[in-house]
Amino acid sequence: MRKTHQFSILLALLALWTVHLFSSCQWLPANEINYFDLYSEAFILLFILFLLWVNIRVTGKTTQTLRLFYGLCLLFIGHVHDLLDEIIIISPAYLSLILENIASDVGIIFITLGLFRWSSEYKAQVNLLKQQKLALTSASNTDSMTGLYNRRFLNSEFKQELAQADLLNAPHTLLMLDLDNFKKFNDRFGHLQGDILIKHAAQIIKTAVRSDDYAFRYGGEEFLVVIQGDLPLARQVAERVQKIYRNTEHRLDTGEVTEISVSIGIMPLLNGMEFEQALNKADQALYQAKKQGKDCIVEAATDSPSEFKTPCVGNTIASDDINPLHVGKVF
Ligand SMILES: Nc1nc2c(ncn2[C@@H]2O[C@H](COP(=O)(O)OP(=O)(O)OP(=O)(O)O)[C@@H](O)[C@H]2O)c(=O)[nH]1
Repeated sequence: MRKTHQFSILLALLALWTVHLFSSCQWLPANEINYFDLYSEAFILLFILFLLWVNIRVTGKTTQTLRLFYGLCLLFIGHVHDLLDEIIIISPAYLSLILENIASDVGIIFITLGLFRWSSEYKAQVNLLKQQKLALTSASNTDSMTGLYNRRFLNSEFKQELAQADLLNAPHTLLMLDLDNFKKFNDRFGHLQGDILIKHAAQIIKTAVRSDDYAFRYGGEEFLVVIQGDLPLARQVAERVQKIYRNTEHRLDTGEVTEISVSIGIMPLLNGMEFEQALNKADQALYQAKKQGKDCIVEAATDSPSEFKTPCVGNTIASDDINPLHVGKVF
């Protein structure tokens, strides 16, 4: 029903009710007045008036608030009638009863409908807000280019989560990964191709780790992976990343296939060790991997601060002088 129609019906009822009241009322003798009912009706009326006042003050009127408004007006009419019933004789009685009941019943129907629709809309809005909040949280925690977790998430929620996790029962290990000679790649093929290569590497890291491990884009072409597992498992993960990375062709727009490699430093998160400390050691291990010729994995020694347990194993590029950037043509 359109709003103008609803309003016209309400006005018509109001007019009918007023005419009916003024044309047929007679005062009741004082001893026939039921004061208890009178007070109770007066209280209900005040309450309805209060609800009307609240309704009028609601900003941003919608169909639902208007429904409530009409419903409250009708209820008000019905109850005024009820109140007057206590002090005057309204005749004919059947008309009075009908008017009183119609006004109250239609009013309650309007209010129920309004509240029902209002609560459905409210529920839908709450669900939408929850979804938006989830989307915003996820957007603020992830790196827009790669879809991996970002540094903001690492430094805030992740460190808290890790601090709460029982490290004694669940060992964690850090892997720091860095693409080799990326600057040369950028200089040769341009930043756009560099971005594509970063995405390619991120995709490989995602494939190589389990869903409950954490993979971050730590800096430009630098990644951090935190796995739930010990050093041997971390080495397996690192070797898997390198293997997939080597075996996954990265083709440029020009048709060339790049063979840019990745170096990895590993450090277990020892019990009682600060995350930053472990991060520094993983970074030192990565530095060693670079120093030892790149394209390799180095584990940081957990006992002495400056030693590194493993020499480079997967080193395929001897030094920076020997064409560090392998680029082959696709046939
Ligand atoms: N395309 C692109 N390049 C970036 C991005 N972030 C950082 N870089 C570039 O990455 C390069 C990193 O250079 P370096 O830190 O010298 O690292 P590298 O050339 O890989 O040298 P090694 O790590 O020793 O192998 C710099 O030229 C940065 O400008 C990015 O989001 N996109």
